[in-house]
Amino acid sequence: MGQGLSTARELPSSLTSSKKRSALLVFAIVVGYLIKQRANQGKRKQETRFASRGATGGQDNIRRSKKVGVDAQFFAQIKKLLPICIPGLATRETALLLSLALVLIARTWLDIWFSGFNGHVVKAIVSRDRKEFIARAVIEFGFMMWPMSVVNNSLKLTISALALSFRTRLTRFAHNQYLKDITFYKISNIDNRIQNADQLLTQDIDKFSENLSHLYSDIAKPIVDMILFAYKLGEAIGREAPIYIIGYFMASGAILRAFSPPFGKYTAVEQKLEGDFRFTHSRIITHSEEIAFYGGNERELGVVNGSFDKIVRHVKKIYSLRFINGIFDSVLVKYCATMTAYYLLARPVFDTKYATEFMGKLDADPTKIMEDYSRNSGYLVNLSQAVGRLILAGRDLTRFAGYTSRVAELFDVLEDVNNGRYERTMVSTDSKEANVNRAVTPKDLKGKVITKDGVIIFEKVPIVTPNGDVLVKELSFIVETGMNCLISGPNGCGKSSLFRILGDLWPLFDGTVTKPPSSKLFYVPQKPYLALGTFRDQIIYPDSQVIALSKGFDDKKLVELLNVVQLDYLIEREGGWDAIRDWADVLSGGEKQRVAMARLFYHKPQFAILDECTSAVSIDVEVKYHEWLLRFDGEGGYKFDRLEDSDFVTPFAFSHNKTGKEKFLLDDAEADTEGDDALNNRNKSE
Ligand SMILES: Nc1ncnc2c1ncn2[C@@H]1O[C@H](COP(=O)(O)OP(=O)(O)OP(=O)(O)O)[C@@H](O)[C@H]1O
Repeated sequence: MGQGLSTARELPSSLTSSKKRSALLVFAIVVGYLIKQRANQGKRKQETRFASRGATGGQDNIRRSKKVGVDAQFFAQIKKLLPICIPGLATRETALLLSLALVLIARTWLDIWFSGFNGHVVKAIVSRDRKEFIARAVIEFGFMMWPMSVVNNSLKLTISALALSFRTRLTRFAHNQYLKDITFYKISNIDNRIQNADQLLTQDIDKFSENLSHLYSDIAKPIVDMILFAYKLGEAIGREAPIYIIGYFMASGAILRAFSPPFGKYTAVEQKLEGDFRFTHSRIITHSEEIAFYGGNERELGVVNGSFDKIVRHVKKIYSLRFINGIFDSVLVKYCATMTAYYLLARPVFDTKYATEFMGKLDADPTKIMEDYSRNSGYLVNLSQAVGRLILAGRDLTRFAGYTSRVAELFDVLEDVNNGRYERTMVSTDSKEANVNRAVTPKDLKGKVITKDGVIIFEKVPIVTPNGDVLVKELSFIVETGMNCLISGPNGCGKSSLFRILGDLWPLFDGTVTKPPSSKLFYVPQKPYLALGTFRDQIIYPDSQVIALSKGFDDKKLVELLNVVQLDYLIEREGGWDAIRDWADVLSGGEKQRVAMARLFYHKPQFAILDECTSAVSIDVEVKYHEWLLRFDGEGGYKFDRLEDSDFVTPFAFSHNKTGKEKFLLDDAEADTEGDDALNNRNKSE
């Protein structure tokens, strides 16, 4: 093996020994294989990212026609979001970013070491140098595998920790804004820029954080790698070699991009179809009882199968396109790239013109060629991996721009709504014109609110829906202490809307509303809200147990409230005050309304707004307790009068709770009388 080769030209003849030839072939195959691996890795990575986007991401893409890309708007959005993710220099996030930079440098250093190391091992094998082989493959590698494992796993850990930190910052920030006052209500009912705040708050923030944490390593590391390995490779096989290989990847990438079918769009359609399919199933679960009563299984079978067939047809189309595209992709990116790599690596060996200091100065030793060839293959593989990662990072950046735009929009809308500004499609006053998207700013809200105890006064208040539909032009009435008032009118005339304005849920466009502070008004809806938590939490909602105790409501006192609404049996049935259940499922419709009544008694508000909260109560019973009637005619007119025995439609009520003697309406007349008596007894005992 010690036989020297003086020139490169002599090399082919000197490599006639089959051993040497097969050794070179092995390494050529290794290069080809590694390049193929890179291409596969790239593809897998892309596919997993598509998959991890999940059904909702795709659905969302379809819904929004707005074009999102890496443009000035993207950078402006990033500029807004970054300070939330990294609020300062002395933060955990800065420390993590610095650690990540260090780990990335260590990783590159290890890659360079490994390429050289591989060359040494190859040389030891080809020259049958057992001592050298053991020194390299066992001792050196045995020592270096520890830092390699630590660095590789540190990289994963740091990126995950960074993603979690970003997510924590963004989620906390968004939660604070979203649950400030009644922003959560306004976002879904008043402003119509965001359709799915839940998905934005959970998945999109998560995906944005994950992508942001990867972006740094996905861009910075390949750039560093590209420069370093291009330099090393240039040194080894000629300066133009790395330019050729980078140029090749760029050109083939551009060709593929230009001719590939729009797989991104197809994936989005697929996710939308998957989402629709899932929805057909979740509807069956939600409405299982109704479907079973109607015997609607055959009909539902048609619906679920129809939805599934759409997925199958679409996916079949994608598979055939992928097959054809895959052939071109393999030829261009994998095999032609491998051929280019063979040529560039072997060029200094066969042609002295291209010989370099490290390759081609063939002063004899073929084992040296093996060593150099192996090391250079390592450089080339690293270089092509870096280029591949950069190309993928470019594609990821477009996807990242999508997440950025969604998260930025969420934050913009949260900020706007918190500042009293909202946007939505407005009903056009001109019937010929289409409805338009319009922003409503605090300047448009000319209404005035005066806080005063013991009275509710509406003075020339228009009842206007958030999209500008005027239900009543000017509403004026007074409900004072002791006046029980019933509100009636046809469906959709604005009865609940009046309460929404009274409760500050809807904007006050004009007029003056005088009312007690909102803590002294209590709204009891038809479908009472049942909170997550214990049975006690349902009665004292939204107070906590500590607050309830501070108000003098221990469990004994709460039992008294349950007695009033005849629900005391629930304590035993459900396993005590601390039992945690899915209360919306566990309680019957009537029990839920009684729980809401108990809640009303617990809060003892100045005014109670009962919005069909006793849907089973006969109208006769309600009439007994209300002396005033506010009646809407459904065409913008209304009448506010003492209640005669006149006809009315849906009962709503204001009730006043100053004396504690007014009647709260229960499920049936009997229950009402008993409940009322019990309440009066309670008041007496107080
Ligand atoms: N968030 C909203 N944005 C726009 N319009 C709304 C909104 N909520 C309700 N509306 C509209 O306002 C009108 C009045 O609704 P409201 O709920 O006040 O009716 P209602 O008188 O209580 O009817 P019902 O007796 O059927 O409960 C309806 O036409 C409804 O479609």
